[in-house]
Amino acid sequence: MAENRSVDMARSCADQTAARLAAVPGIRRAPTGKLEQFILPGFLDPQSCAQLIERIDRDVRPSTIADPNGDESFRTSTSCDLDHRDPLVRAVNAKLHALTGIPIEFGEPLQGQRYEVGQEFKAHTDYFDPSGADWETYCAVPGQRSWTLMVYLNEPAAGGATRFLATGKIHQPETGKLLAWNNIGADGEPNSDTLHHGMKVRKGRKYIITKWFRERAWPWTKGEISG
Ligand SMILES: O=C(O)CCC(=O)C(=O)O
Ligand SMILES: [Fe+2]
Repeated sequence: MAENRSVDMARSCADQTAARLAAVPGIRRAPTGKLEQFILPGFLDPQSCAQLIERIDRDVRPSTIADPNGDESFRTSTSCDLDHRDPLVRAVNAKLHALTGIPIEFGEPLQGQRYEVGQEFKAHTDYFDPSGADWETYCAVPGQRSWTLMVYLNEPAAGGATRFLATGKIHQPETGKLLAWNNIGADGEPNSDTLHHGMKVRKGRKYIITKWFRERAWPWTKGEISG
């Protein structure tokens, strides 16, 4: 069936992503067996970062979460659905896809996130809970999330690091630096060791872009997103 072929293709691309990333000049692999994770300083140039920040400032809305847990302060940032008709957004999106080797149809549209002083995204995983109430809404068609790529667009004056609880590793925001990890473990199941915390900004503002990949094609913006 065409759908099964699509799942197989997305899976095999996502499986090959670690090997592909490992070969990128200047990339560092996190020294852990708990998750596949890579850090690439200078993935985006400062000018592109500044231009993305302008786009985000123009168009933010309160951030949301799937399967709300009753904690109103769980994710206090704002988010921006970047416009995929914008040549800069298209170019950055294409660059992220090219880095992973995952075809354009398996990507969610690129988002921006902004954190003011005191705002954070408490410890969470990016994959969806298959038994959660929101699975049907977010995953019935595009399937589970595989890789997460995020890029820090600036350096807040204090705070705003990303902490991975299973490894204890704290990633500091650095303009243009990319952080990538596989939400799926070697057994093909969601990897709970990807639990991470976007820590409170203490001074200044923090901006990032986030890119999530799926195991099936993203259906809601068909034809709009292209390389
Ligand atoms: O802001 C961060 O450092 C992490 C963001 C994050 O985990 C997310 O948007 O899913
Ligand atoms: Fe996250």
